[in-house]
Amino acid sequence: MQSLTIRRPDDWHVHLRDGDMLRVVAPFTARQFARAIVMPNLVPPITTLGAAVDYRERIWDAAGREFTPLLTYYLTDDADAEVIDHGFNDNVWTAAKLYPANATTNSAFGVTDLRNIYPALERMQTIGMVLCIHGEVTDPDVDVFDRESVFIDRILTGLVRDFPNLKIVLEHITTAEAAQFVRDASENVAATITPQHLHLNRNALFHGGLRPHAYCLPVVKREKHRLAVRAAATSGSPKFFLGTDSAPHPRHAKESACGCAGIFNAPYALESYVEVFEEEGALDKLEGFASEHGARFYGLPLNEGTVTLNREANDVPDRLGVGDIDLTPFHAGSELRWTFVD
Ligand SMILES: NC(=O)N[C@@H](CC(=O)O)C(=O)O
Ligand SMILES: [Zn+2]
Ligand SMILES: [Zn+2]
Repeated sequence: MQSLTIRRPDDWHVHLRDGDMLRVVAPFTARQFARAIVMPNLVPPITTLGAAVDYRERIWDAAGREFTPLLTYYLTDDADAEVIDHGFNDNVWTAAKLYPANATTNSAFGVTDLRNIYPALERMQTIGMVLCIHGEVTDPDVDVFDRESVFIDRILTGLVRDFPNLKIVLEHITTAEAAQFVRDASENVAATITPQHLHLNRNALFHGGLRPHAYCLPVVKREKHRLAVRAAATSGSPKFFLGTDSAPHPRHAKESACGCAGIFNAPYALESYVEVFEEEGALDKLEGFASEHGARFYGLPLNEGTVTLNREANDVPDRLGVGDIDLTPFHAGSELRWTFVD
């Protein structure tokens, strides 16, 4: 196949940041995706209607009005069911995001005990609003490579039992256990999958030396997990869909004694996914994963229009950025087999 045309896709998990960074990164997402679920882990986090409406304006200024940002409410211990309900009804936010406190970048205001947000979750279940979860425990006694599977055992299993009708997206899954859990759960439970967790196993973190640009959370896992996540993504199951988790950090913050977690994959996101689907002999499954399953799960219409990828070599630069914003994209310095055309 020399060319692949699919329905215009959406990104169900992205970090667009704010300020100068937003202006640099948002156009990359808007170029490939019609809509995106935009994560609320700004400083301070998005927890009010006013902050969300203002942020949406700044995204439109950066990305253009053709692009549809779907905002998320940041759940804290003080999460307010009335505010959540109000913002959902007014189409200010589409989902709420659960960060266990201190699990990842800008999650210090996250939830310390799930019981604190049970009233909020009750309301979300009633109104049909999606809960997006960063699924890792933060217990320092748990090995960093086990934090997702332990989260499933200790937290998610009980949550799904207590809220059987709540729509839940387990974000950026990285393990065989997560893929299995989502497959076996009710139709109310789905997962997003990033390009990096399809391409990398944990050897990539140490390939010839320490590789900060391969570091994200949840951290990449053993090869057997990568293969399980690949199988889930390319299976055609409507429970698995595209969420890049593109998470830009300035180069100096990545290449540091204490480097930030996050991979900036937005500029070559579709090129990165299509390569995986081709390798798995599943090019026919890409459209469902990228453009249909997520919209159906969220109860939103499918996009009109298409995008095309050509099977032409595509050199990824070492650096991207404008002015002071210096970024290293995923696949930096390597050649991808496909090129996004429009
Ligand atoms: N994925 C990451 O490694 N980082 C994300 C946060 C997140 O999605 O956990 C970020 O905001 O930088
Ligand atoms: Zn996360
Ligand atoms: Zn993320």
